Amino acid sequence: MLLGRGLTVGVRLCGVDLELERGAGLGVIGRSGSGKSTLARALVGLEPELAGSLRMNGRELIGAPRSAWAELRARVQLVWQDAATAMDPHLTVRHSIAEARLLAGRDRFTRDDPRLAALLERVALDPVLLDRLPGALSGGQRQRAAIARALAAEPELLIVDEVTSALDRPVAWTIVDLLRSLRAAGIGLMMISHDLSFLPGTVDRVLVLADGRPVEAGPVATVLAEPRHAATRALVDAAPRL
Ligand SMILES: Nc1ncnc2c1ncn2[C@@H]1O[C@H](COP(=O)(O)OP(=O)(O)OP(=O)(O)O)[C@@H](O)[C@H]1O
Repeated sequence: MLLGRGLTVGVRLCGVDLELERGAGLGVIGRSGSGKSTLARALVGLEPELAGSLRMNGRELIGAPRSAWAELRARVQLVWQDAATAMDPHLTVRHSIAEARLLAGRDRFTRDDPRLAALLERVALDPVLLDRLPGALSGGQRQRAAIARALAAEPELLIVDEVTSALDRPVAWTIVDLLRSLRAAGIGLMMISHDLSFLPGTVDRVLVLADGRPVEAGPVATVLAEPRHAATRALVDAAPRL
């Protein structure tokens, strides 16, 4: 049904347009309160007032019929900052995955569906964890489960909001490696991260926000090596050097 069609999602927030093309990898950085999560939420339709305009493949969704929104929900998935609250604490991982498929209008996985096994393998999540509640998982497992839930919708763009911030660095790197493998498989990625070291090799471009507005954008290596805006310089200066 959707095969062969490209994906462009765009949002206008505070009069500034952001366009993400299919397969793109964009890092979003900015100090706390700069509007990163709001931008992510706007792109999945959760901030219609602030967004001003939300387009998919050039079509305006704000004010559009439900069917257009259903398509956005299937194609763009957001993984929240805190996996503990991102997943319903009362639903097992299996149920969360089933719910995500239902909401995205995808068919059900059967109990022994090979696609479910493939999904778990993709995120390196042990199948024994399928029937556990999120609260019974470690932080890293919970993030993998949250990513599996998002991938169950078969999105073309995954937006991840600080998915590594609650994890210690070795575990965080395993999640970054997972995100890199998803990108290599053609899934677009928008990655919000306060840890700048995760961005090179994971995304191509970076957008810097300050006070809810984009202030700088460019190739990740250039922006991090030669920051032009004071807000970017402050972030780069504050990053630990290895
Ligand atoms: N473009 C905007 N216009 C108006 N208000 C905005 C805009 N962007 C963000 N805000 C508001 O600013 C506040 C902080 O934004 P947000 O949580 O998105 O920041 P953040 O960069 O994700 O912060 P943190 O890193 O702490 O999670 C929110 O109350 C949000 O509604």
